[in-house]
Amino acid sequence: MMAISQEKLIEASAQPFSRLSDRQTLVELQQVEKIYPGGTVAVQDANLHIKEGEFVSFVGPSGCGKSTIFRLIAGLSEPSGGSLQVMGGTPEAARKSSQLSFVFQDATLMPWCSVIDNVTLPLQLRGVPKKTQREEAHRVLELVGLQDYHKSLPRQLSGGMKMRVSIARSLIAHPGLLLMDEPFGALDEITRQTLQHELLAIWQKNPKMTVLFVTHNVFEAVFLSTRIAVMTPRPGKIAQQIDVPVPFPREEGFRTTSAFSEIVTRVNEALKH
Ligand SMILES: Nc1ncnc2c1ncn2[C@@H]1O[C@H](COP(=O)(O)OP(=O)(O)OP(=O)(O)O)[C@@H](O)[C@H]1O
Repeated sequence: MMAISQEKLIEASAQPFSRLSDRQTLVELQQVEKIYPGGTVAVQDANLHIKEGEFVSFVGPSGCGKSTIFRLIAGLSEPSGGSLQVMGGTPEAARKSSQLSFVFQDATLMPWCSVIDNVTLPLQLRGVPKKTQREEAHRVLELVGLQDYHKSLPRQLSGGMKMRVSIARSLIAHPGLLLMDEPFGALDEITRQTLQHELLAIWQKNPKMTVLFVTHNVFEAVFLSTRIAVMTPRPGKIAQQIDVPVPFPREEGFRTTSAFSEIVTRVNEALKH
């Protein structure tokens, strides 16, 4: 594997953000708080401004409120305090307009349906004509390299392939905001790294698409993100936000550079607070 030279990193260090300059704020959280019935303060005083086109990862120990923040941004749960705006309106409005989609750790496919029927589900629910459904399905299946598997059933696929189907389904309605909650957590390391590259390639092809990504894995967060929100528990807080000013495309060699280890160390330090 070839390492990216330090000079190349320094020279290009402003590039990931050229994609982001002059972009509108897509997600805005101001002093957001979530207290569950029973009194658990899952999220406290969360402030976050995410621009169109960013790739922001959320890292933190179990129970620090990562999924809760995602549920709030997706309009699946109401905040107890503070304000949230997604795409200029309420999170619920963004979800209902299909501009926002979700990928979970479990691929959540319908086992009795073929790959293509699983992928077209969001369009079936919206009554999109069948011909358009099929065209869009072939587009997204090609993006994830599964064009030859459209007739397969989920049980005929590996874990990595199921996750690709889930990603294809999330992309079919051209979402502006993709929320991914530990999507690669159940996969082996090699498959995980392959999917990281594939996800970055898809994101780079869609300069306006914003990805929010939950992971326990600091290495994964540094490899993928333009910015990392480090969360700490009891109560759940966004303790620090750390930029990853390294250009895209990020090659495999990025993982072995000193820039990579320095950012990993910064994130690990922030997690201790
Ligand atoms: N529906 C709920 N009702 C009551 N408490 C909840 C509910 N959902 C989450 N919690 C609590 O809120 C806190 C934050 O949970 P959350 O699932 O957001 O954390 P997380 O960082 O995503 O954890 P993990 O990494 O394990 O998925 C935890 O203490 C959890 O027990």
